[in-house]
Parts: sequence; C-alpha cells; structure tokens
Amino acid sequence: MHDGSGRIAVQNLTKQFGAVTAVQNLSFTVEPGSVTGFLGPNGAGKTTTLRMLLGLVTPTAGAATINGRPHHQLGNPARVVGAVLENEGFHPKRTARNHLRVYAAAIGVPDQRVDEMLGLVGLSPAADRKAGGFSLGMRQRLALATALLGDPQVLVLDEPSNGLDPEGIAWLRSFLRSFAQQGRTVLVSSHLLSEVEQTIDQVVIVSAGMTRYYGPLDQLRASQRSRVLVQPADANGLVTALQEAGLNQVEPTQDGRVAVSGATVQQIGDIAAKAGIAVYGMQEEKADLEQLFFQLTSPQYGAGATAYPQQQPYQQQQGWNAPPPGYQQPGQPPQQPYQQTPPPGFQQQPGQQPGQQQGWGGQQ
Ligand SMILES: Nc1ncnc2c1ncn2[C@@H]1O[C@H](COP(=O)(O)OP(=O)(O)OP(=O)(O)O)[C@@H](O)[C@H]1O
Repeated sequence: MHDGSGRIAVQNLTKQFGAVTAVQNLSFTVEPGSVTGFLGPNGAGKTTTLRMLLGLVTPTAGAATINGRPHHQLGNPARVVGAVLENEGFHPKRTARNHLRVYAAAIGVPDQRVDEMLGLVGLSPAADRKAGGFSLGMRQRLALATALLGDPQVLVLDEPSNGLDPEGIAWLRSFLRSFAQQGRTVLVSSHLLSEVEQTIDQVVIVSAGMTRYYGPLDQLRASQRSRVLVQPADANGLVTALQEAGLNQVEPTQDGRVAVSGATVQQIGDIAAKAGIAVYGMQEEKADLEQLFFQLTSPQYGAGATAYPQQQPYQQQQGWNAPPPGYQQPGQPPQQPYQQTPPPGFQQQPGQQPGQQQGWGGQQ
C-alpha cells in the first residue's frame, strides 16, 4: 500500500503565472513521522506549492515529489497521499455518505471504510444530508474524511482549521499528532502560526514565494532569547555590578528597572546579593513567536506596507532579538539546512490506527 517512506521533497520549485512569480526556488523536505507547518501570509505561494505537489499545477521549474516520485507517477495516488485543499467542491445534491461511496469505489476501498471515516470526523449524524447544505466546518470534515479513505501514508492539508469550531480544532490537532506518530507524514499550511504551533515539529515559513525560515520549531523558539527585568533598590549600582560580573547585555529601563539578557534569574540574584543591592522583583520575558513570524514574513509587503503597520524591520524591534538560526535572507539559501532526523521526543506508536481514536467531537 505504502510504496516508500512517505517523504515529501520540494526542490528548487518555481511557478510563474504570467508576470506573477507565485513560488520562487522553494526547497524543503518533510520526513515521515513528523508534522510540518507550511506558513506564510495570504498570497505567499502556499496553495500553489501544495497544488504542484499534488499534480494539479505544473511547475515552471524544479520538482515536488512524494516517495521520490511526482504525483502522476504514484500509481494509485489516493493510497499514498490524502489532501484537503481550499474551496473543495462537493456535488451539492449528493449526501456525505454518497460522496464518500463514489470516491471509495473510484479508489478501490470497501464501503465499510466510508462509515468509519464519517464516524472519525464526527459526521455520522449528517451522513445522509446533502453536502450543499453543509457549513464550512462540515465541508472541511467531509474533505478530511475523503482524504483519509485510502488510508494514505501522507496527508497534505491546506488551511484545514478554516471554519472549524474549537472542539474541531482541538480534535484535528490531536489527530494529526497521532497520525504522524504512526510514522506517517503531515504537511499542513496556515497563515497563522498560533493555529498550528501546538501541532507541528518543523516549520517552513514563506513569503512572496520564497523561504524565510526552514527548520525545527524548537530552534525557532530557542532563538527567541529571554530577558529578565529586575526591580532593584539601586538601578545604577546593579548595572555596574552586573557589568563587572561580565554581563554585557544590561540596560536600565525607563521605569527604573534593569533589563538583563544572557543570564538566569538566579545568576542575577547572586550578583545583586554580593553587591549588597536589594532586589524587589524579577520578571522573565520571552519574545512572542507570532511577532517573529510577522517579522520574517513582512518583507512580502515591503517597507511601510500597511498589512502589519506596527511591524518594524526585524533587527530594529526589541534590540535583544537576533535572527533565528534558520533565517533566510531573501534570495539566499537557508542558513541552517533542514535536520532530517526526527525531533527530540519523537516517539513512534506502531499499530495505532487513525480509526481507533475517539471521533471528532465524539459523534460516533
Ligand atoms: N491560477 C493563477 N493565476 C494567476 N495567479 C495566480 C494563480 N494562482 C495563484 N496566483 C497568484 O500566486 C500568488 C500565490 O498565491 P497562492 O494562492 O499560492 O498563495 P497562498 O499562500 O496560498 O495564499 P492564501 O493564504 O491567501 O491562500 C498570489 O499572488 C496569487 O494571486
């Protein structure tokens, strides 16, 4: 059934629509057993990339493969890759069950799988309703059920949370994690990092058709250095003591506190105590990952663009930030190539099937 590893490889992929360069020299890989977030603002080229991977758009240059083959060479592709794309069309007069039965027959899976998938995505109560009357969230669930019919090795999802209620989003998160933990591959696009942050292991961030960051999400997180805000009895005295102790990222703030980077709360406390300076409070601050995402993708809109009016150029904002290790300058290759080993903590759970977990919203 699964004729290979389930590895997705995108290599120097480019797509030109007339004067518009939708995707420009994009390269990344997605390993089995992981969930990769494909992130970027509207118009960044995500859908075009996924459509090229699925054989729906012909690349101008480069290649996108699954198991080392382009989509049209996959044999029975529904058994290898399941996809949920934006604006999926269902026959409006066909019931959910009939839609799935037609699809099941086309790909050669038994009807029994139809009801299993309806249960899994929480659509059993609506199985005999016409898809034309479905809400956006219900259509997303039906699209996912369709994608899973062939028990694929790889799942490709374009903005799957659109229209889902909070319960549906939570279910989808845990479903995708467990799908990947079975050694399968998930590539999921979104324009919101916060939407997929809890689900993904690696991230490919694109804007204007180019990669801006590519690597493990943990690495992106770790690049967001924290700082400690200290409330001392004597701010100038503490600055001097910290500098004398070898800390050079120390600056007084306007409200009388001292901002320190590159030291732990304990180290700062010890230095203050040694210098005889009372400390009334310390607060650890982490830079916001979503803010970093905006900074990485804002070049799409150029300087002074109105899409993110509060954004400043990356390095100017909050002087204690530095570009993350995988940051890619426009037109340059990524600094940090993708790590092909599973992330720390990755645990495969063989034998667990998607159909074995609780259905979406518990509606079996
Ligand atoms: N068939 C097409 N003909 C002409 N231009 C296109 C076509 N498809 C996409 N584009 C353009 O390519 C660029 C990338 O579009 P794409 O839909 O891939 O972005 P996206 O990241 O998926 O955006 P969104 O988050 O809004 O769905 C956009 O400028 C878009 O207008």
